[in-house]
This record gives sequence, C-alpha cells and structure tokens, in this order.
Amino acid sequence: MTKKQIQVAAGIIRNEFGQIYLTQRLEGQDFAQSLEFPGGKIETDETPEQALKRELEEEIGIVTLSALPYDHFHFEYPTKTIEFFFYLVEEWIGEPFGREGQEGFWIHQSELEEGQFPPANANIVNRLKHEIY
Ligand SMILES: Nc1nc2c([nH]c(=O)n2[C@@H]2O[C@H](COP(=O)(O)OP(=O)(O)OP(=O)(O)O)[C@@H](O)[C@H]2O)c(=O)[nH]1
Ligand SMILES: [Mg+2]
Repeated sequence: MTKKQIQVAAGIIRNEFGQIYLTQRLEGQDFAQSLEFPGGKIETDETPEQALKRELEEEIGIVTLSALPYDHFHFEYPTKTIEFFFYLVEEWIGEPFGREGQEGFWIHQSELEEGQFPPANANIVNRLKHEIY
C-alpha cells in the first residue's frame, strides 16, 4: 500500500513584537492539543499561497496581505507523507482568533518549545527560536 500524500500550507503570523500567533489543535484531530501554525490542506487547483490565504481566513479570520515563503519540505508520518509550505505573514487585516473554536495564543518566538508541536515542526520551531527578533 502506498502512503497517502498531502500538501499543507501554514502561516507563521508574526507581529511587530516578535510574537507568533499559534492555535491549539482540537480534540478529535490528529495531534489534538498540540500547538500549530494555522493552515491546512491544499485543495486541487489551488496554489500553496491561495490555500494559505483561504485557510487563514477560515481558521483565524484574517485577510493576508503579504506572505513570504519561509520553508518548504517533506515530512514522513507513519501513515502519510506531508509536503509543507510554510509562509511568514507579517501583514494582514483583522485580529486573529480561533474561528473554529480552537484556542489561540501569541507567544514570543524565543519562547517556542518544539515539544508542544507535531514532530514535523521541530526544525522550523528551532529556527524561529534562535532567530534574533
Ligand atoms: N496547520 C498545520 N498543520 C500541521 C502543522 N504541523 C503538522 O504536522 N501539521 C499536520 O498537517 C496536516 C494539516 O492538516 P489540517 O488538519 O490543518 O487540515 P485542514 O485545516 O485542511 O483541516 P480539515 O482536514 O479538518 O479540513 C495535519 O495532519 C497536521 O497534523 C502545523 O504547524 N500547522
Ligand atoms: Mg487546519
């Protein structure tokens, strides 16, 4: 059996204080309770950037004004392979909130802990944690 392959776009929403907006995955989702960068699966016919904009509007109610590619990699989970497109989002309209009932938090990037995220996020969390802001 070949593994399921999906593509995911997610946003590192960073404000002028170097804080990042994170949400907590809901009960019933994979990696429930862990923190994540808001985002989701790229649909057929969508570019990664279009998916990012759609997901950020659906999940946290913001309109993305600029999104810079931050990282792109494949990660093998036991049952699926995910191709991730991470973007740095520093300009948007609206105040992010958990539109689907999920908790949201602003955390300074120096205080991120990789153990609170799904395994695929380890490198990105480390990179952000050690960047000077
Ligand atoms: N959004 C997001 N997903 C991540 C991160 N890290 C990570 O491993 N994932 C995985 O990537 C996949 C993203 O799918 P999702 O559940 O957000 O997809 P979605 O928003 O389209 O949800 P849906 O399928 O319930 O409609 C999940 O398997 C999730 O565990 C992350 O930082 N952000
Ligand atoms: Mg999602």
